[in-house]
Amino acid sequence: MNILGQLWRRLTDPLLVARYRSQLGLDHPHTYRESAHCFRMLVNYMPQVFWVWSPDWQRVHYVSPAYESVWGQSRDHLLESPRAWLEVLHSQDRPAVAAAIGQDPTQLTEPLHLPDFRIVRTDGSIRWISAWAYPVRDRRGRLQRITGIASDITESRSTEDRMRQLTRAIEQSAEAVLITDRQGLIEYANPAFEKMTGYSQAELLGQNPRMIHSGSHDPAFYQDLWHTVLSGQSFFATFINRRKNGELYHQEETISPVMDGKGEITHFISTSRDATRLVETQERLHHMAYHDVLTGLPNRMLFRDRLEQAIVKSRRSKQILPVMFLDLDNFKDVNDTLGHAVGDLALKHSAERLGKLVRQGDTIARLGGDEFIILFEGMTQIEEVSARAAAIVEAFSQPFQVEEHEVFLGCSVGIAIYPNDADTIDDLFRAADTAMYRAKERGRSNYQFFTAEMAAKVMQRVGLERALRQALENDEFTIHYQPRVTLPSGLPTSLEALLRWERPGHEYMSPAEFVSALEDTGLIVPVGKWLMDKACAQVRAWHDQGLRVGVAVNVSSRQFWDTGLADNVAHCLETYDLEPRWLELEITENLLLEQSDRIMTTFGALEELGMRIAIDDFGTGFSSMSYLKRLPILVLKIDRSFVRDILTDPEDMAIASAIVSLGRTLGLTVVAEGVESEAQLQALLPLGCDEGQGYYFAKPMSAEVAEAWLRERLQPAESAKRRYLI
Ligand SMILES: Nc1nc2c(ncn2[C@@H]2O[C@H](COP(=O)(O)O[C@H]3[C@@H](O)[C@H](n4cnc5c(=O)[nH]c(N)nc54)O[C@@H]3COP(=O)(O)O)[C@@H](O)[C@H]2O)c(=O)[nH]1
Repeated sequence: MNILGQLWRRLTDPLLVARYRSQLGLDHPHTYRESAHCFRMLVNYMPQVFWVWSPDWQRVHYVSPAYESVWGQSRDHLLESPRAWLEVLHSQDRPAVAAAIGQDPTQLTEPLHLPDFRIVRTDGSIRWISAWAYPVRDRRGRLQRITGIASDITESRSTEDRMRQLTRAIEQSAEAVLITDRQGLIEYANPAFEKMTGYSQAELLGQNPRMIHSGSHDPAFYQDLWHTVLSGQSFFATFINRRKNGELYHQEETISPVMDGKGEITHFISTSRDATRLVETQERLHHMAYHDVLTGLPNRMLFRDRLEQAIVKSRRSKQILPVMFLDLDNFKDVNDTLGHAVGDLALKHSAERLGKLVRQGDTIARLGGDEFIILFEGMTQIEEVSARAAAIVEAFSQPFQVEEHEVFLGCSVGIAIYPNDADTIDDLFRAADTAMYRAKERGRSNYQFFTAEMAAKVMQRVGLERALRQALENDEFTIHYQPRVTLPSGLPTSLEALLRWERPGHEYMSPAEFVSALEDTGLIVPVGKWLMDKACAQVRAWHDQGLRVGVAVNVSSRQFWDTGLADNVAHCLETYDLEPRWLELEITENLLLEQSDRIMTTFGALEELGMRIAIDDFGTGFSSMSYLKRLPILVLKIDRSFVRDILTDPEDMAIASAIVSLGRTLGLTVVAEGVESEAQLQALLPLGCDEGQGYYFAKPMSAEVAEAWLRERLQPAESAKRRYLI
């Protein structure tokens, strides 16, 4: 019963009233008048509705003014229609209220609390009401009146509702919630917190969250936490805590202070979640990003990081910093002969052997393929470096036992020293790489230091790369075209587009020399794009003049890695309105060794376009032949090294013959490259070679010269018609 209820009960209990009246002298007419006045004032001004009913609820003797503001109806209306208060009850609440007031009122001994109900006021607003009814009896205990008090509890009820919702939300939240008092003692923990830590509410309440600390964080960490929250801010961190079962876990947590109305901190609330799996995934991803999957060694990225830090240290300590580039000598053979699985194991064994040859603190990384790089820190003498390199070369000259195979790998080592040979990361890489190539040239299985003479070569290379970068902008590239002819008719079918660089002030440089620089720098991608566009434009111009020939362009592996290659091909075909059969892409067999997903995706896209792909220099690569069935390859070009000695070397003749048979069997066009003489041609014809290319037919020519050459053969004057046929 609320306070007003108690008060009213006292005021209306006849025995009590009689006692108080006599004790207080209220029976005195003046005193009584005064107290009645006070009482009227009280009920007039109190926000609760006060009313007096006949015992059968049929008449309203009195209702206080608050009725009008709470019910939104006039008091007169209620006095005239005593059920008016009931008629506006919410339909869902009416039955319960009707049942409560429907009880026999004479039996009421205790105040009656009606079930809380809603009223719908004429303006449509809804209010929640809490109401009490009190029986008023005379001295003999007969029921005289029913008085009542009704309070508008809409506000408190919605606050309560909100509180209930909030409590439910926190209880059901997937986030762990913990509330402590200002001293840090736990006052509340939700089920998610119990689940995360393994402790029950009962075990947690009154304890300090220290009970889940694991000792993984130093005191400064907690000092920072307290400093932050006591200054009124939230503290966010990933804690390493310990569950009840002793297991460590990562808890991503935000701790915030809770303040009272005066801004005083009364509590702390922590919301958190178990981030163990997330942290593990992040750590795995981080490891993957910085390590080689096969060997577990650091990769190029991590090595560069370490080298960068080592350079900074070395600058201060004035110590030398040797970088050793190591390439396995026979890895390719192992891969080709014993297969990739054995090759992979051989790489793992190599990494392990290297690990035993360096000191703790040195960094070994795998750069890819069979290339490793080592950073030695804290060395002061060049002799130490030589000794280390000699030990590595010696160790790799010993065989590896890979499964049942005894594998001889050997290695060539190039060494560059910071700051003597180079002072930037890229230059150190380049210098060590150059020295390693010198070791290869010197017969493999040895080590070489970077030298001034090598430096000059590097400078030359750097100069070449710089010039190539400008060549495209300066329009210094041109294209020469070398025809391919049908055998034995000699009619041209297509022309190979060959890149030429007219470098001002320099002698002619073969693409064999500068294409590798274009590939290394990635410039081959824009240059290749330019060449394909020009070559297709040229073929379109020739077609428009009735010269129906195709064009073949060389595409290096770097271009295949570029995801834009197929789009570029499609764009050229569309722009110049060419069917795919007029454009052929020449690739080398070695590209097929790189069976990466990206390269295979490019093949797929080209196949969809209906592209013709030719294998250039066929017979010199080491790839498996199975790709001939799987990939859209339509042409095999016999490498010119087999054609060169076809007349004198029976093995070359046998290889050329075998390639032609293979092509025949698979329905491919076979082209003999490098045909220089009538005799070579006569040796090739009986093999059934489909086409030929070489100086014997024509050297590479400028577009204008090639055009005249084509016209003579494809649109000859009647008299000259058979002259060019073989
Ligand atoms: N990725 C790209 N590579 C290209 C591009 N343009 C050329 N190249 C490659 O450069 C290498 C050298 O090319 P080049 O100096 O143009 O030599 C070509 C012919 O001139 C030469 N050839 C042709 N017939 C004969 C012959 O009878 N005798 C003889 N000694 N040489 C001859 O062969 C080269 C064409 O060879 P291939 O490509 O293997 O069919 C060369 O590897 C080019 O591929 C380019 O744009 N991109």
